[in-house]
Amino acid sequence: MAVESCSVQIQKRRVELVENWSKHLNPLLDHLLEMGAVTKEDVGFIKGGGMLGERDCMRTLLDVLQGRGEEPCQAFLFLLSNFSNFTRSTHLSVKEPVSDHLQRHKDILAKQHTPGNYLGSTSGLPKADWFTDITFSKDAGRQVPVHFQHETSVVGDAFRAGRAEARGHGETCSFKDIYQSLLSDSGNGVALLSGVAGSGKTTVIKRLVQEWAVDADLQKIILPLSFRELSLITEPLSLQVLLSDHYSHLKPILPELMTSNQVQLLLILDGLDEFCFPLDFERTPKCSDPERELSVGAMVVNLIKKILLPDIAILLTSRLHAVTKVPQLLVNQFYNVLGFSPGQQRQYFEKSCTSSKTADTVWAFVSSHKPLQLMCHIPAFCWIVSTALHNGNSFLISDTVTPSGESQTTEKVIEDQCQTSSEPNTAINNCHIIGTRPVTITEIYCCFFKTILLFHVGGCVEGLHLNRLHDAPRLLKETKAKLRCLGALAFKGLLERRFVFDSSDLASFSLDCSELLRAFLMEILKEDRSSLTYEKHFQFIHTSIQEFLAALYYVLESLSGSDPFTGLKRNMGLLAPAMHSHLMSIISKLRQPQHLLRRRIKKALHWGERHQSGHLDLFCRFVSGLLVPKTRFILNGLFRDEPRTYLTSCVPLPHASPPFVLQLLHSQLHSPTLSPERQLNVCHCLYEAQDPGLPQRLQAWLKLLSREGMGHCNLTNRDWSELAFLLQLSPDLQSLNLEAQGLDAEGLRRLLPVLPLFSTLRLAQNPLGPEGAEVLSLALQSPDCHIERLWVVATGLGCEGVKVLAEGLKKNHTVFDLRMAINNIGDIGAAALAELLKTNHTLKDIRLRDNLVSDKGAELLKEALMENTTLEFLWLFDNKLSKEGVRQLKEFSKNRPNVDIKCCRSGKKRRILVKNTDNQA
Ligand SMILES: Nc1ncnc2c1ncn2[C@@H]1O[C@H](COP(=O)(O)OP(=O)(O)OP(=O)(O)O)[C@@H](O)[C@H]1O
Repeated sequence: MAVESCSVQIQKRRVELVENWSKHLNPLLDHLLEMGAVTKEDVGFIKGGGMLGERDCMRTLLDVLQGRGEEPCQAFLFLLSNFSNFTRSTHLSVKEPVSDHLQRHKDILAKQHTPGNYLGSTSGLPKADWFTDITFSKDAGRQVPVHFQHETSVVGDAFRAGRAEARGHGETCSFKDIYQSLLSDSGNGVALLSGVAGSGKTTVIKRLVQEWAVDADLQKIILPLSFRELSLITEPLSLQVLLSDHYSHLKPILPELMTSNQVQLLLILDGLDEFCFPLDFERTPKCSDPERELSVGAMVVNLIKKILLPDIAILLTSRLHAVTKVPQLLVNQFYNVLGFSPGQQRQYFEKSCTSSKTADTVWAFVSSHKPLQLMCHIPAFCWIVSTALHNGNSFLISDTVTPSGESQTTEKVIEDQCQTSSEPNTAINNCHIIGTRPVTITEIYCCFFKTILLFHVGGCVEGLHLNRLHDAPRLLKETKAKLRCLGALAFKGLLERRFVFDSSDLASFSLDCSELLRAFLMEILKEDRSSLTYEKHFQFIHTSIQEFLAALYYVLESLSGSDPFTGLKRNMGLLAPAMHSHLMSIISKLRQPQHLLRRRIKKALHWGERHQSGHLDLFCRFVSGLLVPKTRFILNGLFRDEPRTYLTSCVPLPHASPPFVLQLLHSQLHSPTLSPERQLNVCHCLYEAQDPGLPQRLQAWLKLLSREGMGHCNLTNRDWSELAFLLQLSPDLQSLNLEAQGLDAEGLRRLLPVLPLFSTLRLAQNPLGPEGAEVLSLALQSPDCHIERLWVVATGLGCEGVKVLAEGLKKNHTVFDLRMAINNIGDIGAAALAELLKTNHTLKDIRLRDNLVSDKGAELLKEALMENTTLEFLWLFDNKLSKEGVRQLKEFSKNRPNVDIKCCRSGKKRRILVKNTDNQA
């Protein structure tokens, strides 16, 4: 029997083919095209310009094949019988390598993103559990606030404010939330993670990569790049080249990923603040072609605007001051690192100390010094504290085993040695450590600095830390010249607001790549694409270290009678004028050294005052701190032979800055032109200067506040900032009484960092208004909230204020006594409280005298009390209740013996005791 031709077979099966194969039209056409059975023109014809349905297209395809003769028909039938193999093989040819490549990519990135600290060491951090949980806030569309404060002071405040909407932050969230949101398949927007220096943004990226690398279920492919690296690209290049240069192991699949699989990509761009090219979102030409060469700035703009690779997800990280580089409208999700909560700080110390006993000691110490703890919201500062106090080779707090096998603290060992030592300097040096643990931030940095010098330069010398300690003065003396140059570099950078330096900067300060330098400076490689060579760039291991070294240099120079600016010029190569001014400085030093010192310190402190940006805040604090002889003594050897001088004259080391410094700071504090933020920094400076008058100042404040009705005192917002600072130094205070002090919402916002710390807040008769209620609401939602009694009688809350306050109370579990008489809350306010009472199980006593609540409001409160079993007192005197309303309330009260409801008819007004708000109903 003659075999039927393929053309005839197709003819006979026509109906079945159209029925079953139309849905596979596209892959069929692709394969037929590849096999040469149809041409490109045929495909265009078959598809009919997209106007035909699949079945019609299929019919046309069959016509075309038959018209082309036997061979194409044969190819078609062969394709049908092997279609599943064809598609699988095509599938495999893409998928198999993708998974291989992906696994390799994961392995490589996991290695590149291993945890470490600024010293590049992972020691002290148990590998499996290196990441301490951190708190974030998240917001879908936030107006970024402009801060005129040093960034470090923002973290603690924001944290204490809990869900700190007042500062523009949204609700709090954890790393897990961010991880899930970024790595979910659907996410393809732009997310921005902001935070202050050292708040852990890069560490979040490292953890993200680590967790993704071991997560087999995730389809997303992470591509992390740092703006620091991007800043090194000076020549135009295409995105494709950039990515395939960077991820050469992904080269074969990158084009495919960038065209048809964009949704799989998560591009991470870390450190926007370090990007040195301008980002012009208005005028940069559009480019959607990943193969087109662009300047790196234009590439970033097109990526963020979703013109280039529109379907990828992007995560940007940035320090706070640089977030405004990206228009907010282009960002879908804002995250902000709030830092470590007190609980998380504790966890951090548990992980970083070698024993839980040491961790407890470190934690007890930190938590009893509020300014330290405030800074410990920043993880990098926790690391500095941990290194300073306990560092494996610790000399301040660590366990040491005595020859008898007994465990004792290093302090005890040193104490014993002190008693037997005949070397005066050594004795003082060690005895300093006894009983005088660092309490100020400057002292912590001095200890950190010394630890690095003693135990990290020249390698760690395990077990020999006491010997190294004895040797510290000599070591510091020997390195003084180099440290001076390093300090000058830091100071010059700070003046110019420059944080990255090149080799010529280093050379101008006669700095080489010695081990000492490597301990404080990190190396960044900058590629010169024209010569294909790399240029080295440097930055300090942390911005605050640059600020500390700058201050150290400034104080060293000022104390030795030299002009810190002359030191800069001399090193910049301006020898002749520099020599001249140096000589002048020596001459004037011989004349009036004390006068000159004053002038220089005044200059430094006034800079800080003048610079609204706040970038000199920490510098001023360190300068104030380093002027305390006791603090300087930690670095004995670096400064002139001060200890010996004190020892020979039998004068004890002063525990505060010289009187002229304190006077300077006090006169700054009272300057009428000082902004509240700068004033707060002057308070910090006074703390660093160990002003013995600080406790008295607090007492004076409290005395002032205890005077009744002192609205006439004209307290300004600056004053409230100062009070907030001073209150932070007194953790024992339980009750804050600010009744009738003319405190408004802005003033209350200044006090926000301390409000949650008190168990009783007496704020009656202040013009707080609804805005003040918002601040209180934040305090109530703070994770640290201790407020139990909130008395806001006659504070102008109105119904709006009560609504906001009730929202805050919904998330609060501490307040049981709420006194809010005379606030005109009306029935709307009563409704908000009724809503609150349905879910709140903490409130026991609510006093609502004289609040315009009518029968309607009382009815709502009654309904709420059917569900609430915890409220014990509800006082409704002097509201707008009718006779019937009062009767019904009393009736209701009879059946609810647990609640004491007090009310009376409107018109029967009780006498208002405005002054004694304790007794107000
Ligand atoms: N979650 C964390 N757990 C443990 N240590 C952390 C954590 N976050 C940060 N650190 C410590 O703080 C240091 C600084 O963190 P990181 O470099 O991530 O901060 P950053 O916000 O990126 O700072 P910068 O803005 O200066 O680049 C780290 O080297 C590490 O020692």
